[in-house]
Amino acid sequence: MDEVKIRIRMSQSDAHYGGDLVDGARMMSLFGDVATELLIRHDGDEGLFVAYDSVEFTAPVHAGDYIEATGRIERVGNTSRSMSFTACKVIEARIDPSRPSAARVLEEPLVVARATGTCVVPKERQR
Ligand SMILES: C/C=C/C(=O)SCCNC(=O)CCNC(=O)[C@H](O)C(C)(C)COP(=O)(O)OP(=O)(O)OC[C@H]1O[C@@H](n2cnc3c(N)ncnc32)[C@H](O)[C@@H]1OP(=O)(O)O
Repeated sequence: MDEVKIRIRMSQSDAHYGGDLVDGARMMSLFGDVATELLIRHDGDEGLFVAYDSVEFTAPVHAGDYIEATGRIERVGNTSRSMSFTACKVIEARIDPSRPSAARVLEEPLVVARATGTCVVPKERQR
């Protein structure tokens, strides 16, 4: 199946730690939304996330950054669907402390988080 991608700007309300740092849970929330779309496309149902096998946070995310979260189904079981996810920063904010509104488009997307996990769509809900 095709990859699913969502793109979102981290707002000031996403900042949770000092220096407007965004918490890692926000990336997992994006992965949940990607998983939901994958399941709707595959099964016609939103399904449920049962487990993450691995989660890595590989670079900091700040308020004002633009994040692209992608995912794909790697394996289809009876009711389970194993998935992989990547979140990349494509626009970086906070690049100049003397100019808070300065930002730049990154030449290459920067991977900020990766994960693998499993969702379940009970048999009676699969379409
Ligand atoms: C898209 C995002 C959505 C969300 O974030 S939803 C919010 C968070 N998630 C939840 O609230 C879910 C709460 N959990 C549940 O309600 C139940 O828990 C489930 C309905 C998810 C599963 O319950 P049951 O169907 O009774 O589980 P089983 O029959 O033991 O397993 C079903 C399939 O799932 C695989 N599985 C179970 N546990 C794990 C695990 N820890 N890691 C990987 N796979 C797992 C099994 O093997 C099997 O797969 P096979 O049907 O294809 O044979």
